[in-house]
Amino acid sequence: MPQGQVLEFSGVTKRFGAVTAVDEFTARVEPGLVTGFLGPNGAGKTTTLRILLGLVKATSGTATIGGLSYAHLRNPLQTVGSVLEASSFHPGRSGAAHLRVYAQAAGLPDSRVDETLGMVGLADVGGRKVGGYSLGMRQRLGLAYALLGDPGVLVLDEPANGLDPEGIKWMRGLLRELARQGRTVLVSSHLLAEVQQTVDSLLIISQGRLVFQGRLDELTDPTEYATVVDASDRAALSDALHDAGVEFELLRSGLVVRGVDTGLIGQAAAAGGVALTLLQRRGPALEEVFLDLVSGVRTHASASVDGAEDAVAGAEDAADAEDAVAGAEDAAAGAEDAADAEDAVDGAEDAAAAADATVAEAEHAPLAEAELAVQAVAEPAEADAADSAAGFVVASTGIIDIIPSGAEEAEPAAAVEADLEPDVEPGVEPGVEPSSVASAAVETPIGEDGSDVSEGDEIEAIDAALEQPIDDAPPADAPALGDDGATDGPPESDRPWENYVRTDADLEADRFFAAFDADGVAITAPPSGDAGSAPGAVAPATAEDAASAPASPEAEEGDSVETAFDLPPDEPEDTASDLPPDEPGDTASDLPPYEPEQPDREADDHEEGGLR
Ligand SMILES: Nc1ncnc2c1ncn2[C@@H]1O[C@H](COP(=O)(O)OP(=O)(O)OP(=O)(O)O)[C@@H](O)[C@H]1O
Repeated sequence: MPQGQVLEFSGVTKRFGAVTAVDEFTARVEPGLVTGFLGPNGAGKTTTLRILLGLVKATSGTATIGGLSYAHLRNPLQTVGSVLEASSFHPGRSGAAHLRVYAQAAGLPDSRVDETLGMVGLADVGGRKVGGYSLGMRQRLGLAYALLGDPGVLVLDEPANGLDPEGIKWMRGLLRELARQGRTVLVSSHLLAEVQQTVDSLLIISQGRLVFQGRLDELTDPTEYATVVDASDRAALSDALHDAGVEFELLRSGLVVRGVDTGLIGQAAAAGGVALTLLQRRGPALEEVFLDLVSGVRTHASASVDGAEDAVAGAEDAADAEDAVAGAEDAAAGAEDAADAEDAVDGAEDAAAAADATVAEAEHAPLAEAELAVQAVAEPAEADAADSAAGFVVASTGIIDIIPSGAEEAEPAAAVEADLEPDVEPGVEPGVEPSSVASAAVETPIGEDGSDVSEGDEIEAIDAALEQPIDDAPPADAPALGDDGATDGPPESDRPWENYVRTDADLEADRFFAAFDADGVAITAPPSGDAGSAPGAVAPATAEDAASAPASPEAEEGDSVETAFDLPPDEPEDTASDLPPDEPGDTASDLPPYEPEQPDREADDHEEGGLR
């Protein structure tokens, strides 16, 4: 069984120009637990996770997995599995082809593709193009990718997005089971209610800063609770509480006790032989506390430096306690285990039911897919990482990180990043939006039976697009740029994507996929100058080559040459109205029963058009 690893964030700060996305973030995540990573939209969760996964370079601070930065992991895909964005898959390739690419890149056997597809309930739709998947199905595919290398660490960014209630229940069971096996499970969400039933411990982030870390039950102060207790014989209950030295107020709803553990009140009543009609703990709802914390109305000691150290110690204790659960320390812990086991059983049953359902579906449903717009984004000429001795590391769902092999690349990039004004990077054509950087929308007609008219044509078209000259002219609707390349207007607009700093991971994802055909078979050598230069590099000649490849210390933290792009306004190239009418295969009944939602075509097109 793969071992979980401790994840450690130490003073992590990330600035994107004027925006501080992560601010001195220090926290520790223990194996054997499900840790929720909570914060409102824009709090910095994804950026923090991307830093952990080597996809974004921290401005300062460190993030490690088992004491190593991602760039130093020997076998990244077998150490940490991640799902960052369900939308990062190439719409024109099948789910299985995606996984095959990653399996090849990591030197994993092809059999893992079918195994993981089966684990997430996509066994019978693995051959379908991802463009025809619902959001929930893509979420499952992301999870299959994360599990591909059977890693000890799972980092999942909002994995419940797009899942229906049954899918969420299934996901909870899976996460609990993975933690029970001793793996480290870090799962982000912006909703406390979504993770409340799953997590053992919590990290809460707001405006880039840690505002809480600890167990769920530590979120509220016990003194804030009141217990309402009542019995048909109130006089006897009053006597019992008096005898136990418990003070109370008599209200119409019952006897109200403050600052005393609810269990002790029950014990006092039992000791006095009183049969209770009510024993209820009342206090601020967890969601209320969460909202107070993220809005700054409330602070928690665990977020101060000293408090953070205590919380780390607490998290370690929690992990130890988990290990010792078999020894049944107390009844409550035992009961929790039982509940977890039940969850896991539920999850397994769900998965089995789902597998049956997908078999049935495959038997009766014709394969139907809407027209796909396949975008091939060529690399900006001056940011051509292939010219440098660079390796590619499969880092997350559909995202390939580039790790330059030498300090020559790393140093200038870091220096430039530090010196530049907001969001201006070398090699960037100001105002050139990403899809206009030699991009081409290639329409892939789908045959009546749902098959591609020509997948070869599609690949050729992608290649042709890659050879097109870079269009220097900014699109008419691109936001105006100042001399420094920064957008005019306030940096903190309500359209944050306009200030999006495109990381080289974004660019390399497109380049990487262009090297494989629709079945995930390499059609050209992956665009790596030195495939063996980094651990986990794509297609090392042998597993030994990969294992012996030294990590480049200079390559640590991604060395990203982030590229400032101003994305175009919301104008997806394809809207739902541009698509042909849905064919029968796109109906909800075509999806597995645990995925009943209709695929959100318009949203998909937005995502695939590069909007975030
Ligand atoms: N590449 C980038 N370029 C510019 N700003 C960015 C970039 N990535 C993130 N940001 C900004 O950093 C802040 C934190 O964003 P992040 O995506 O990490 O938050 P989040 O907590 O994951 O939000 P959500 O729950 O909405 O996904 C936001 O203000 C966002 O606009």
